[in-house]
Amino acid sequence: MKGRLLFRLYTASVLLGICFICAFRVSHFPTEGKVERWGWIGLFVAELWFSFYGFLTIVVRWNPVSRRTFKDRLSHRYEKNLPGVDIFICTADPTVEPPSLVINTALSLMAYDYPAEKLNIYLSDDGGSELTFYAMLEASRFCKIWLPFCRKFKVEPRSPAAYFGSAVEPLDDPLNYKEWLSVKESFEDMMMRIHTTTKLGKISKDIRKQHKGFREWDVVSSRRDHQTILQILLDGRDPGAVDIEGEHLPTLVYLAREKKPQYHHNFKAGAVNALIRVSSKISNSPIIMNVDCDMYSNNSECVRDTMCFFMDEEKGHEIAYVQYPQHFHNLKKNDIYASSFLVEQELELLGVDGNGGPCYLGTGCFHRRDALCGKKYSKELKINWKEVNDKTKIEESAIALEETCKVLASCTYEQNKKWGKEMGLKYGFPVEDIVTGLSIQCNGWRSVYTNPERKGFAGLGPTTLLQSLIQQKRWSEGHLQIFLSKYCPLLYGHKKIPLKLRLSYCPYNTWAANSLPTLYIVAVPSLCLLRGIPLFPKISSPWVIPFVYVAFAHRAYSLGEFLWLGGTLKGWCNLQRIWVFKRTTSFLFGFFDTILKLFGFSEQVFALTAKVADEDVSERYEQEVMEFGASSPMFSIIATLALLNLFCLAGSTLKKVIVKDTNMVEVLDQFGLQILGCCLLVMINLPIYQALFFRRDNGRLPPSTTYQSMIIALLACAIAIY
Ligand SMILES: O=c1ccn([C@@H]2O[C@H](COP(=O)(O)OP(=O)(O)O[C@H]3O[C@H](CO)[C@@H](O)[C@H](O)[C@H]3O)[C@@H](O)[C@H]2O)c(=O)[nH]1
Ligand SMILES: [Mn+2]
Repeated sequence: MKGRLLFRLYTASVLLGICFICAFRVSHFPTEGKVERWGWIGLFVAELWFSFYGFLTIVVRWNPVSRRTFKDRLSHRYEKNLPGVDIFICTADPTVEPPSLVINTALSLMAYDYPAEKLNIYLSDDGGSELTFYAMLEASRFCKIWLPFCRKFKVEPRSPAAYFGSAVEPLDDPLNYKEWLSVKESFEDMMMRIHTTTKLGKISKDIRKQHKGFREWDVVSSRRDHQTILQILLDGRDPGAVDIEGEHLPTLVYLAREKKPQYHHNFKAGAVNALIRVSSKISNSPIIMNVDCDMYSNNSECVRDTMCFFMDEEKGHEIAYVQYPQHFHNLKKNDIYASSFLVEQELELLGVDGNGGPCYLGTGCFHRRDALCGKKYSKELKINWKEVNDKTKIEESAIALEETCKVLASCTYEQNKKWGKEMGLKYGFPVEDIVTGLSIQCNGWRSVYTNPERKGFAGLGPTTLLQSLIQQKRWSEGHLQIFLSKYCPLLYGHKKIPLKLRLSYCPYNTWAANSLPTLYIVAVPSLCLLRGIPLFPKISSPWVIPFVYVAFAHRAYSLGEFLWLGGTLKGWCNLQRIWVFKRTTSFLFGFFDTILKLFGFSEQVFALTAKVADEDVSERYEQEVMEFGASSPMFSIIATLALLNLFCLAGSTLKKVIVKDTNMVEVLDQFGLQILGCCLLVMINLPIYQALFFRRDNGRLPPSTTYQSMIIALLACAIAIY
């Protein structure tokens, strides 16, 4: 409560400061010089944009809510009537997303603390790889010892790789220890077999004989051209599908939807939609959960937690989806690439929830099947949980289902149907999740964000600079596309969702638009410093106060917030650096690609985020050394801007020293803020100078980038001077 009051006071004071800044900009407009005038106008526009953007981020922070569940009450009332859950895992490439990673995710989900006969796990393999299929076959066997083991030892997290990677051996009880060790050994044996086949790149004859499914690959010509492959590896209805203790097993299904070069497959959205249809025939659970293949379940009670929302007697029937944060387990404490999205996950999404419901983040989300399939909210859709399990009984045998469902995952099935438009995940946007969530909300449904103490899911965030920038480009581009399409939250949500929720989408939707003002702010004031054009009030003038106050208060608030949410000081500094980098590269490219796409010049692609890295790359990440390694247009921009600021700072100092009759005090008075800004930028860019000139390892910036950026930066400085 106190925090909220303080926040509102801070907001009001900054607003006042901004008013003064505007007054200064208008009243001190330069009367002479074309360059001076345009420099001034540009800066004013950038400042106005950032003020507006700041307003949006305040809307997002205005009213955060956090939620708590009471699982014991749920079990007490509804244990017998818990609904089935269909869990979707998406994978797309066996090299970027190794099969061993995928099955650890699958195993963690199969081991949820939830009646196993009500869990159905589906894997969509857009890589159409028999290596992944083989790994799934191994998982379908290993789960028979893994699930009882999880129950007995109360394992957490239930991804075997994550668990054995950090667990302490239960040495106190010799009998238990023996059992523990034997499960660990079988797990390691299995991983070994999977690694060997993956490395080999093909399946041996012996393994081939183990399952009829491998025969499907006899006719597969490539991953872009093959028939539907659907295999039910475990059928939960089958009385024989039990673990070593005789307990039920969940259903486990492998699907590689049909691919033909002449049909667009719509990336992950297409994959999920195929799964929605196929699962409707096999298990048809009223609740659907989906995760990316790297996001294992980190909290075995998540499904129960979620049901507390869906089965709530008062409000449950209004809820379309329950979103968990995207937590990454591979990031270091200081998070040099700011991949963790700490503030977004721990604060902003709580605020969006308070404003009407969080966005759908594409992974770690539970959906009501009806809502995901495009149904509009109505009281009639209220589920009677006491009946739901009898209604969803399916009689067909597994073999028959495998045949009859194939057509649902074919390339032509969606022709002349509403899939991708009004049903399922939406097509055509690189952030299919956001636009889908928005349209569900606009159909009258509510959504909730829940962030239990023990994180629900844990995945892999990017651990190189380029990976992170490319991911950000896809996101910023996707968001801007939504903003410029008919789904623009401001218009599309009119009269459907509250204004504050529509506004809450905007800071993300307009990420890409930040690129131009940021580019201006990091380049122009420094160049003007070199040329001798003042853009800010004198240090001795009272007008300097609002500038200093707004800049200082804004950053101090941001730092305070970051530390309060559990970040480190170094982590915050890294965030500031990445903030500049991504706005001047990812967002810039995202911006222009969106414009090009608007005019039909550019095609949609989906660059997968790498989930494995070379050893020396990982080592540098551990040591918090920034990774470049290759040349990229993004790196060229970063290096050029870094050098530009260095040259401007050096050049203007030199100018003052050479021209003897300048009064140092007067110069500092006139240009104080510009010099300060330039110094800050140079400090932010220290790792860049290091990578350009001092490093010798493979992760440094290549010499070609060094030369290129030097020439451009020098040229810009020369133009500024003359
Ligand atoms: O043709 C495709 C491409 C991707 N995927 C899957 O999509 C998921 C996300 O891909 P990833 O490379 O990990 O991208 P991220 O940037 O980490 O993904 C984030 O951003 C995406 C939207 O851009 C969301 O869909 C994701 O849920 C969200 O985690 C992965 O499981 C992929 O296997 C497919 O199934 N088919
Ligand atoms: Mn990912």
